[in-house]
Amino acid sequence: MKLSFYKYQGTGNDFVMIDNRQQLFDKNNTKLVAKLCDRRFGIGADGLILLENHPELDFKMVYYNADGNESSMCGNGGRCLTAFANYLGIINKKATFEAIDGLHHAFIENKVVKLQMQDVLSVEKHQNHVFLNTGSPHHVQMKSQLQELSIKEIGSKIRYGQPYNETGANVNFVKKLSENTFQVRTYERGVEDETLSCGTGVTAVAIAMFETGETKSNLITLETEGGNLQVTFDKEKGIYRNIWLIGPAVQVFKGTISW
Ligand SMILES: N[C@@H](CCC[C@H](N)C(=O)O)C(=O)O
Repeated sequence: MKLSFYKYQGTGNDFVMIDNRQQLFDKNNTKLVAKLCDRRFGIGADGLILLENHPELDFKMVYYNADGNESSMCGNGGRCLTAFANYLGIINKKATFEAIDGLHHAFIENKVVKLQMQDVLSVEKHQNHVFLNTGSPHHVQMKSQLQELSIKEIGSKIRYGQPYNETGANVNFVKKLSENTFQVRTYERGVEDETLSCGTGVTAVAIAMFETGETKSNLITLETEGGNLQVTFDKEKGIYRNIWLIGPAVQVFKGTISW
């Protein structure tokens, strides 16, 4: 069997993109998705995304982690999918699409994609960390030094530990650089390793930093290993609304693969 694919990256969080408007992709083939994402035996990516038709909206997003399982929302993936839809001529500068967590609006200009995220209704503040769901579940923890941390080792202990267990959470380690700039390194569930950037992760970090008083700004720059992202939001009556994730989304290459 032969498959045409495109490879995209958003601040180093990379994805195999497949145009599945004809419904030809075998969506229940976990092994195939994992193989396509494998960096030695496949194309190599943190996740795989199907672009599908939607009866009312511009398109539908179906997201799989690199382990082959369909998962919750991927912020960088949503931004890259918007760039892919623009490349395919499905949208011009703006899009409205459906993902697993609901409807998203997006804008694209000069390879920069601005993606609206779901409202965040609750933020759990614990002694040493914050937990919140920005479309995917995120544990956020401050660290004074990030560079020398073994993110895979300490991230996996938290991800598989109490209270997350097998279901898991993504784990973000954060260092404050200035009033409105934070450095972030993320361990991603479903990749089971550090990724260079995580969109729902930096969104969670921005909100957690505001909620805990680390910043008073609602326009926050997040420095990831793969580049910078920005998050803006409004807080009204305890609810975070109008949340936007902003950053580059780039096509890297395209090809065909046989299996
Ligand atoms: N890289 C993503 C997050 C993808 C989902 C995550 N691995 C999970 O299963 O929770 C992003 O950019 O948000």
